[in-house]
Amino acid sequence: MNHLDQSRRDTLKMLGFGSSAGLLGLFGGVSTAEAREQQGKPQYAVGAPPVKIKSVKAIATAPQGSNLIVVKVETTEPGLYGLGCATFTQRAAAVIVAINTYLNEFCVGKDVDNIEDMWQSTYVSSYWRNGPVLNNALSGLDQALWDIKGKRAKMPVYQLLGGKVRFAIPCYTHAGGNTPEAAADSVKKFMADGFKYIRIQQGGYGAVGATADKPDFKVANFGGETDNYMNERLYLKSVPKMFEVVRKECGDEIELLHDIHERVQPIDAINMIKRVEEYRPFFIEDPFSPENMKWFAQLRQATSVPIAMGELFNNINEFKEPMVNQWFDFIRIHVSQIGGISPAMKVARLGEWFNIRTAWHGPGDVSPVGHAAHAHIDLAVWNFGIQEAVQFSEKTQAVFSGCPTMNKGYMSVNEVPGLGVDIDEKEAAKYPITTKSNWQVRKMDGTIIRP
Ligand SMILES: O=C(O)[C@@H](O)[C@H](O)[C@H](O)CO
Ligand SMILES: [Mg+2]
Repeated sequence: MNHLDQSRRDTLKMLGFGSSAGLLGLFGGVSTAEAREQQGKPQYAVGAPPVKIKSVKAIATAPQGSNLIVVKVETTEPGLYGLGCATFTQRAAAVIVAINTYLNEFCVGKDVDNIEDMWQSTYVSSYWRNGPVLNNALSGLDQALWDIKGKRAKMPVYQLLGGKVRFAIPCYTHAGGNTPEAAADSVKKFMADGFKYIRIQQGGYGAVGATADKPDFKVANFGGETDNYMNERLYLKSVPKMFEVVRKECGDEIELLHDIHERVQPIDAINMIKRVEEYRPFFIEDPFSPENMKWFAQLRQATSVPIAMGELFNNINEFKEPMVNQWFDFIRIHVSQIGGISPAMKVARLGEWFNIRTAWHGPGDVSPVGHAAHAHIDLAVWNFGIQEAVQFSEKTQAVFSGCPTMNKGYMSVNEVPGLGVDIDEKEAAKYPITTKSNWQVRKMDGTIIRP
């Protein structure tokens, strides 16, 4: 080795390239057999030894009635694990198989660090993809890897997403009753708790409960014993009336929301939304089922009532066209349904360009881990709109420690590293899930509605 080679070697060392003969070869230095062998091989920086995934498993529990599924990812570092929400309440047992059988085998031995790569590779690993079962399983993994990354970085996940853009998260809660007056009373109670945004439903979805009618199909013994039903004509009349009474009784300060739950004909939904315009709803949710997206063009011409949409979408690609066309104002996504925090961040950022705000789906069929995931995103994205939230029962809090908390309508997360929620597996086992969760709805004559 001559003098020039030595000084080149020293320079490379200084630059942190070690004394690789291969690198020297690439820089035109010594041409040894070893260097030739290494030429053409990618060079990479070697950091700390990777932490690997040891196991991926599902934990199922129903402390508040709804089936909840959480993924626990254990690692090769003793005591280090992550949790993620994988709740598809209606078909929970199928998600458990996807997690314990396929996801576990796919993930064991892989690096916990590369969340995006794990998301992309898991997403296509079954070749056929995009269904709610696999997406929920994938979400459990994705959220758990964010939880692990936060724990390793010793930071709450919102810090890893860019840090706070607000101090806490304004939430809406669910109010309602079988009459407009009962709905107004329920709103007043939540206003007294400090809520500034309240969703109102009369008799639940489709005003069922607001009528004593027994549907004709049941009298005729058509369909199943437990089939849900609604009277569309009654529903379409009841909503404007409910808004009128609640506005009159609760004043103009409170923001009111309503979920149509995709239950009526698109043209009827448009006419009903026009009728509630004068009561200034904060948003009307799911006017159409995802099969009826083209009706948005007509809806947007007919009314300027803000619209929230999307809880039945499975795939982030379904949001692209409606968002670039500004067909709705709020993104309703069941975060586990589309595959976790990573894809939810992409949709949220897309919304920033089009002034479309977030409103993650947060009812009782999301685990506290999932609610925490919403909260971390909500703290970090500029185009946050509103967060749907529930009260966690004492039983739920005994299963899940560190649940997000609510104060005067604002949700907060604790400031521990990761997502901040833990699970007591023994406590979770006290509340087994069920496989009876069927949501089909019929008209009075028995016709299936596509809710
Ligand atoms: O927006 C809502 O909170 C509802 O559409 C619920 O998501 C649905 O009943 C399933 O939990
Ligand atoms: Mg909804």
